[in-house]
Amino acid sequence: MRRKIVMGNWKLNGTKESVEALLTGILPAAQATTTADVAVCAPDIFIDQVSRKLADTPIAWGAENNDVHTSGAYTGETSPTMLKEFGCTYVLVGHSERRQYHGESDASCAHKYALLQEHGLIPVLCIGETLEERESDRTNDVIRKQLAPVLNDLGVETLKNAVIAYEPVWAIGTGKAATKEMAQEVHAFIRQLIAEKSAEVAQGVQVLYGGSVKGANAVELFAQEDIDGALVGGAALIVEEFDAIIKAAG
Ligand SMILES: O=C[C@H](O)COP(=O)(O)O
Repeated sequence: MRRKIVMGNWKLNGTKESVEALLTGILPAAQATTTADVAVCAPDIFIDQVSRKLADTPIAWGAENNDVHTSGAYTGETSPTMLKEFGCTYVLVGHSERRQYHGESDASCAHKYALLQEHGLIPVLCIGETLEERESDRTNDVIRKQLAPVLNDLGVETLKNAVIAYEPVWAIGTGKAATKEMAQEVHAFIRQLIAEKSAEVAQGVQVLYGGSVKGANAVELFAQEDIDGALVGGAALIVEEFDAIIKAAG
């Protein structure tokens, strides 16, 4: 039985005041759940605040990105070792916004993924097709290609210390979530690809769904056999919504 994960991705949002209010607001639900892990991925500028606020709470925190170097002349970057020092658990890798606006490739994502694991952090590998790719029936090809560097080069065993987030690009921030059937179909395909290498790893890996998850659709998404939680954007910024999503996870 895989535990669910409800993970927020704040993206480029927040103020010191809103971070304080949000974390205070979601804490009771995070403390109450026995079947889900709760986490928030924050912009780097809030990491010190978040790590202090969440110390001795069941809420884990993550970063939204990391550099591929651990130190050096790389202005503006944050390294896995810095994140680790502050108590980071998860780091998003290859979110579609990073792929779109920062030119991240499947290969560079795999590089980051490997480096994070080397430093004891858990990569959350984000994959998913665009609308054009779905409409031209290429969803499975895209998923296979995005997973290939991890499955074929780094090795299936690395997925024992990683999380996958399936986020169809067309569902992100649009209010049009994938239906539970559409999401389940892709999640099952992801698990099947992994099972071709290792049935044991495929059974254990947590695959989150992301894309317009809200309190109102979380229950039906979480009821699907291969959906192990959610990576939540907009609704993760609203206490009532994120609270409802945590409760939907059990
Ligand atoms: O990482 C989160 C996703 O991009 C989903 O964002 P959204 O919930 O605002 O659609």
